[in-house]
Amino acid sequence: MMYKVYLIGFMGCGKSAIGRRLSYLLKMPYYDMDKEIVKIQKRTIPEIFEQEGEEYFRNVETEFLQNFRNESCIISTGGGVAMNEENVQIMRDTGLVLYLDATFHDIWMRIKNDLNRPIVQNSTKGELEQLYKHRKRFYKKAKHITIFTENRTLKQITEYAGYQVNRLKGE
Ligand SMILES: Nc1ncnc2c1ncn2[C@@H]1O[C@H](COP(=O)(O)OP(=O)(O)OP(=O)(O)O)[C@@H](O)[C@H]1O
Ligand SMILES: O=C(O)C1=C[C@@H](O)[C@@H](O)[C@H](O)C1
Ligand SMILES: [Mg+2]
Repeated sequence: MMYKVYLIGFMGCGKSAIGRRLSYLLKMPYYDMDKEIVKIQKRTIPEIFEQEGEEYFRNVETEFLQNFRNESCIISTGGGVAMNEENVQIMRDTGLVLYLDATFHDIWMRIKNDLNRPIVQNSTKGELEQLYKHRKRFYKKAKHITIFTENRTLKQITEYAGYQVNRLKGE
């Protein structure tokens, strides 16, 4: 049976870091949506935002989810993917949605100096915290399972995610 595992959550919550490790643990292929989109578009995410605007990028994300290969795999999504109802529908119809819940404090420490996230580049800390609060309810609504990450190592989070995938697959 085809079964995808989607990791959702705010920028810096650990989707890519956990996705990679979970792939190794479960021996399933792994794809990072942001990286796949960069490959397809042949330009970086800041370039796509700059040259085409955010709305264009959001459409590319939805097309990616609609068309991505039909195989069991782990996908770390972009931080904005769960804001769109159609995206959520596709994810829930084709697999298991895991929300990595991190505190804004942890997130800020991880993302504040990252040049590859246009939304961070173009916002103040206060604006990002507002966005974090706004998005939280969308992640909660989209997810099957919430994984709390505060004070947990990447290894602990990966093992818990693996346990949930094994428990829920085939349901
Ligand atoms: N629980 C954790 N403990 C220690 N480091 C962590 C933890 N979670 C994430 N990190 C680190 O924080 C950084 C950001 O994580 P990551 O790139 O996986 O976030 P992301 O959710 O993929 O963000 P984006 O949506 O912007 O792609 C990475 O260097 C990662 O190793
Ligand atoms: O939270 C967001 O809206 C984004 C998160 C990143 O993963 C990228 O998809 C992009 O920088 C937008
Ligand atoms: Mg990522």
